[in-house]
Amino acid sequence: MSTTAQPVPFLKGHGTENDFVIIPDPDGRLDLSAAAVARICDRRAGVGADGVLRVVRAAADPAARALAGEAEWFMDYRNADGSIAEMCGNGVRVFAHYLRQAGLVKDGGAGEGLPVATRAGVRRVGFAANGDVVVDMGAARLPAGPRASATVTVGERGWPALHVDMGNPHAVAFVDQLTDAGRLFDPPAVTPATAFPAGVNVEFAVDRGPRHVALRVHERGSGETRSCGTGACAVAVAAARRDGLDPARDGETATYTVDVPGGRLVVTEAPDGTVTLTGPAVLVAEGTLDPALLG
Ligand SMILES: N[C@@H](CCC[C@H](N)C(=O)O)C(=O)O
Repeated sequence: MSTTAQPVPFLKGHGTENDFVIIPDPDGRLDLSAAAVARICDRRAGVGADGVLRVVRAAADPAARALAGEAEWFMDYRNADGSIAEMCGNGVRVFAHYLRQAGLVKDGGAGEGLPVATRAGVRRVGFAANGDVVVDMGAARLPAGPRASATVTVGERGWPALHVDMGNPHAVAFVDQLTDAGRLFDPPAVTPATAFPAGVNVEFAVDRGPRHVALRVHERGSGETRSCGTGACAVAVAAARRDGLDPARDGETATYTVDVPGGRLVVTEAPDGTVTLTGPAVLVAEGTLDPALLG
């Protein structure tokens, strides 16, 4: 791979205002450094976004080559600080919406769902008649033992938090009011640090009604964002367990509405463990990146 001196095309999109710069790089020619991602995501000197979605054929990227038989396209997701994350629930919906809009998928991605390779494995994405994008997020994992829970602290206040792994790590704390989390300019402290050796996304959740919750999130690598798809799934699963629901045991799907600062998502957890995330995906702009941003 080599850095190009040519302007690089991009698009801007979002899912419930979790916003992304989408960079089509089908043949994997772009050498996208962490510093370049941070410059692109800078909201004053760059395009501005919570993260970057590089669109590359799975066969053209060493990180996804092993999945090329299952999925043509790889979502190379990066956080705003340039760090790599395993999975992004809003990102994969925006990514699939882009592939469909750009005519890059056969039969418009219909059928059994459009497979998208991610660092957390292949995720299947479907398109609802009302325009929503639905993604099979796989099963949530709730680690047992000393990594099962943690304490989240902001300033003088602390809350118990449940560890929920959605391919990426989450600590879910139920609070009285979303404002209890303060301004969230800095990452909340999460202890013990050994529970999350690769860092963690922290969700603060409140109840809005029966099977209806709301959250704020501080994302690893991106700060406070207006939405987090994997975070919404983690909160729904944590709320279900707190409410005494376990679809695998009960044989019934649990459905939660999850309000985020940027909109509304719906999360289901089926008896076979499958977690499904439904919400909007929008493309809002396109242009070219100044080569100086890429470095
Ligand atoms: N906003 C995303 C999650 C992005 C990755 C996260 N910041 C991490 O580092 O794990 C979502 O919609 O899931």
